[in-house]
Amino acid sequence: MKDLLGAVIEKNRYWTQYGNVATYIPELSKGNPDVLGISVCDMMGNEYFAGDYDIKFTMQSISKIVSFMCALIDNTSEKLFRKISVSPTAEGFNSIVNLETKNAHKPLNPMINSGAIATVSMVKGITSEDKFNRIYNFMKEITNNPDIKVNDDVYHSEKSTGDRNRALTYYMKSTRIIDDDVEEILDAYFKLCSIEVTCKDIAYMGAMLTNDGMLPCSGKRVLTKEIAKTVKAVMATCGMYDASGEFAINVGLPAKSGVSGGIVAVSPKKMGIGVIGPALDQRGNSIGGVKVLEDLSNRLDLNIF
Ligand SMILES: NC(=O)CC[C@H](N)C(=O)O
Repeated sequence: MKDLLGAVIEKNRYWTQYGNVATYIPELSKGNPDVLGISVCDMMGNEYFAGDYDIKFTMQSISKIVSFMCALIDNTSEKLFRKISVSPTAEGFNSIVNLETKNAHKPLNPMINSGAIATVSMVKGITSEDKFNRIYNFMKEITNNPDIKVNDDVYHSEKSTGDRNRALTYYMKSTRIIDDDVEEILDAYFKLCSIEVTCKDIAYMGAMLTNDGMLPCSGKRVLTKEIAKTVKAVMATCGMYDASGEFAINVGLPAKSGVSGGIVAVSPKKMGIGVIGPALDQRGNSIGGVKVLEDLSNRLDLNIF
């Protein structure tokens, strides 16, 4: 497996030159576009890696699946889906127009910014800080890494430039999708996006989903099978934003990307996969990371469709 991963990284590294690092969060523009790495964790907890697998990056939108898990644990799905839909989007991850025109002002799904901010607001906790801590602690458990921390530079960079997210959140407050104080709930959201991980951490999280909600190695159940199924279904249909359809054809795995270039993918009953490649395509997905997943999926016949 290690040799295979090495070959996949080397074969696809040239793709990184065709993408660009995100710049709308100024701190992310410091990312190295040449980086490409992968880590795989199987259901027994065995790990394999290649390339720049030990580079740290911020979770960004990958945190959205963790917030979604917590919101599903803390609420009945009926209650949650009264506020947030699970419809795929044809717009970008920070689209404003969908909120006003679609689904009675509900965010389209929990994998885009509006839906994720509403998801954080549905997590148990009196204050936004409680909600952040609840999700952060769960994240530590499902990455098997108690040392993951907020990258303060990225957090401050997001907070000082996140006016589009403010616009989305004020709109959702006006339509009673959220009741929280706007700045406070955004603070929790920005911090969650700024938690630093490696491919290894997200591959472990993917392996937990592969394992239907049980941690690899210990077998401890952290999600019901039903919740794990819901999370994977929403990842498969919405996790790569408006590129989810193409990704389903070319890779065929439930996955979630983030704008710092990470992607977590789940190969049912086989493995969790974490990739990093900060150079992004037009839709905000890692250009090299998607190619690596496509190549791996082809070589190991992982496409679930
Ligand atoms: N696509 C992403 O990763 C977006 C997350 C980013 N923190 C934002 O809110 O814009």
